[in-house]
Amino acid sequence: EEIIVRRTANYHPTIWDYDYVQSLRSDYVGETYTRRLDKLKRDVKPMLGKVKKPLDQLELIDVLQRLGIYYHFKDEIKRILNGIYNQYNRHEEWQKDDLYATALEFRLLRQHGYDVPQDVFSRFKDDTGSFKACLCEDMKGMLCLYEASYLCVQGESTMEQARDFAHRHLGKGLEQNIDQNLAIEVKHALELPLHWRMPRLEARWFIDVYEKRQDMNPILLEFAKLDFNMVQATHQEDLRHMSSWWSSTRLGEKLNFARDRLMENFLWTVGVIFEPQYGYCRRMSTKVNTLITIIDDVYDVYGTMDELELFTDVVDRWDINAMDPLPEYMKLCFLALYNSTNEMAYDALKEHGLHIVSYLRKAWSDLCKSYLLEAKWYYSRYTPSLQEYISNSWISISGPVILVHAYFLVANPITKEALQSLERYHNIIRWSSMILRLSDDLGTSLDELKRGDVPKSIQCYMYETGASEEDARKHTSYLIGETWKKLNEDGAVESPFPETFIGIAMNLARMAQCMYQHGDGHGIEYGETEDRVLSLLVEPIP
Ligand SMILES: CC1(C)[C@@H]2CC[C@@]1(C)[C@@H](OP(=O)([O-])OP(=O)([O-])[O-])C2
Ligand SMILES: [Mg+2]
Ligand SMILES: [Mg+2]
Ligand SMILES: [Mg+2]
Repeated sequence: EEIIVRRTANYHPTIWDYDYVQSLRSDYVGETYTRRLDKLKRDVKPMLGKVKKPLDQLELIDVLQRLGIYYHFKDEIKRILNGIYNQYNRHEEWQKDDLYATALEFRLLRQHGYDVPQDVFSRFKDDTGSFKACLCEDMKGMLCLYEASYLCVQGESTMEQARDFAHRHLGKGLEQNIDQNLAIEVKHALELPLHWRMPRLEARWFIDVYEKRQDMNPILLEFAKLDFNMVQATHQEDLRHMSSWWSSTRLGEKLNFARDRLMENFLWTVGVIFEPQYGYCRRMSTKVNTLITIIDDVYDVYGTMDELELFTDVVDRWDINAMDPLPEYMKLCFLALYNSTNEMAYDALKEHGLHIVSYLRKAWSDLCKSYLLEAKWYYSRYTPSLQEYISNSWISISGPVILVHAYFLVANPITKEALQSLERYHNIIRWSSMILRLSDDLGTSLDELKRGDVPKSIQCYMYETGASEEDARKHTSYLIGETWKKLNEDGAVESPFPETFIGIAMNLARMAQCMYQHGDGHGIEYGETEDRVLSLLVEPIP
């Protein structure tokens, strides 16, 4: 009888027990609050019509976005930005020599898909082509230039110059005694630029910052706090539902070698799409993330090569009659995957008359094949080149599975050209998945290598170039920045996907950088992730 030695990952049991999750309740439900919110919304809406000066319009839009309440006013915001863009080529007096105004306009227009040129910043350079040194007196403008520089696409040297120039002077500015509130915002930006931040966490943080601003508008502040707390109540309801589902599968108990991370798998979905009306998407995406998490551990930690070959084949055939040869734990995995996926496909058929099983099963089959290749590399002690590793691992990080499902969970109507772009994994999916992969490797590869796993991007780069681990990590971070330029580019051009889906793809990349900002925020639940769960999902804003 062959002795099977299985690795263990020593994942700690979840710190969020079932009864605690089920006990989560919010006061911010019911008519009283809905009526109050509608009243405040009616007070805020005319503000958008009243501001006439472009800079005031841009500042109001920026505040609404950072407070997390822009989604109530999407049409008004689009109309205003359209108007500003149409004036764009007439060099208006209002932003001529004002770095802050020019950078704010550039960032907001680029963010909303308008192709404004980088050479709008040329007027801030001296005759040697460097940014004028006197600009560093204007810390507010410098901060705005820094944030704007992250909306760049490939080959924009002025934007790279702007980012480095602003980064240098913002760092120096922190050593001087600049305004305290501005210093807080500068530190926040230098830690992670706004364009890369997870929207919900940014809203929670900015509401506190906004409250301290001299020009704070009390109506906007009350609206933002109430909306945050009511959205939190919706998220708690989604979470309670998925916690019951997860408990009913008993997979956490039966596959105890795998990560039991329902809370984090739900947190990912809040990062990807927080608006209250997308509860079904969050709930189904939580199922998808949870199934990915345990199947990833089947391939990374527990399965033998023979078992993994079998499982990959059964998923590819998508046939419950092929299950018999699977070991017990894989039968559980496959049938849970099969039933959950077919149930989502049934919902799509019932609600939209769409037959999507083939798209979902292809995504899962591609994922398992990419897992199997990594297992082969691990068992044969093979270290691929960085390029060879990435060509497989942008799929094995599960980005395409997450995004293909998300498309069907939000897109309405679903179009033929979008289906074709899904099937061949459109660049939007590839770049978002690559940022997810590179961020995940930065956060998880140390522990993965300790317990035994395929060499990750850092190790592949070290092996290929002889670089130190520190340089390899810097290179990985550099690649994240370069991939964001591609994502900015493909996210802004005409694509077969609806805006909501583009936002989801970008937010998946942002959520990855958030989850791994301080290490393995998915595997290790205490510390930053615990604080984030409490501030987003448990504690209402007072
Ligand atoms: C949701 C996920 C991004 C996906 C499942 C759990 C993750 C956090 C990650 O887990 P990890 O083990 O780090 O993935 P990999 O490195 O084994 O591909 C892969
Ligand atoms: Mg893994
Ligand atoms: Mg893996
Ligand atoms: Mg990993």
